Amino acid sequence: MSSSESVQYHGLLLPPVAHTLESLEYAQHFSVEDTDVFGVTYPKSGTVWMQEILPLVLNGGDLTPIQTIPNWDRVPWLEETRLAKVVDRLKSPRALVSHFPYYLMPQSLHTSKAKVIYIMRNPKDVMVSSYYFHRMAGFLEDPGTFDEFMEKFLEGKVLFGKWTDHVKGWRLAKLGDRILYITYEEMVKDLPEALRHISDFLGRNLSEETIQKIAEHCSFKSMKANQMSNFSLVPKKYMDSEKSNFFRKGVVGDWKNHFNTEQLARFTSVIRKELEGESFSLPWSLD
Ligand SMILES: Nc1ncnc2c1ncn2[C@@H]1O[C@H](COP(=O)(O)OS(=O)(=O)O)[C@@H](OP(=O)(O)O)[C@H]1O
Repeated sequence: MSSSESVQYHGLLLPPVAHTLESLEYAQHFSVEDTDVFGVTYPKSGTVWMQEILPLVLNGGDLTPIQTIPNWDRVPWLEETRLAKVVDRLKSPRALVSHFPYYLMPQSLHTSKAKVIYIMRNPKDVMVSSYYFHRMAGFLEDPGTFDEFMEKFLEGKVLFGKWTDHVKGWRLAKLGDRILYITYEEMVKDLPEALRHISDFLGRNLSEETIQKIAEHCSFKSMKANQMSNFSLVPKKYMDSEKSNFFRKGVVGDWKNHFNTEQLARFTSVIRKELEGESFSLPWSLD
């Protein structure tokens, strides 16, 4: 397999590194504990941000593990090879992240009391972020032109499939009050408020001082400078920050700098059509 050839699993394209048939089977049979918390996203929607936030909310703002353990070991991806290596070191309550669609989540999630936070981001900003990620990640194929990448994105010929399928699956998930829906945009607008929301959902009663401390540590600026979160420990051949930084802009609406009128019209009409008749509405206008 060449380094940019994606792995295929249940019809989905997955990254060619850190994902193997073994790790994917391991994920599907993972034994979920009642106290587990999953941060789930379609890629480029705020996953690494949630990796930073979850342990701090769960442990009452103790920065110690955050300063010594890289994010991928601290809050591992459910579907990645790393999980099997670090699982015994994870302390309860465990925090994990995943890009899995709902239908691939382990069966034990459904019988447990574990909680899920699903983070959504405006798909236009998701696509822009993903476009730059494909340019900097040596293990991914070149995205081509913005137009070409947009077609692939809309057809779902990208990692983890169609954005609309991912969102539909998770928005219609039958997890009752065990799932919290939050948006990247809410987090950018008022991180302390989003943290209060997350902390209430997880049954934590954090002081205002702790909320402010977590917000400061999880700001774009702090995370971009933090070696345990900013992927600077990853060899350049995998992630080349000279081509584009993983912590690229961290803003809402960068799509306006990338989409022309025709692209916007096409993108909006495809996404709108695919979500037609669904029982949920999107938190942002697609226009
Ligand atoms: N703290 C904070 N504040 C604001 N924005 C943040 C933060 N942390 C990560 N990000 C931005 O999230 C984008 C990366 O998304 P993911 O972490 O989901 O990427 S991945 O799927 O795990 O590769 C990527 O977005 P873009 O800047 O638009 O490319 C990151 O910059």
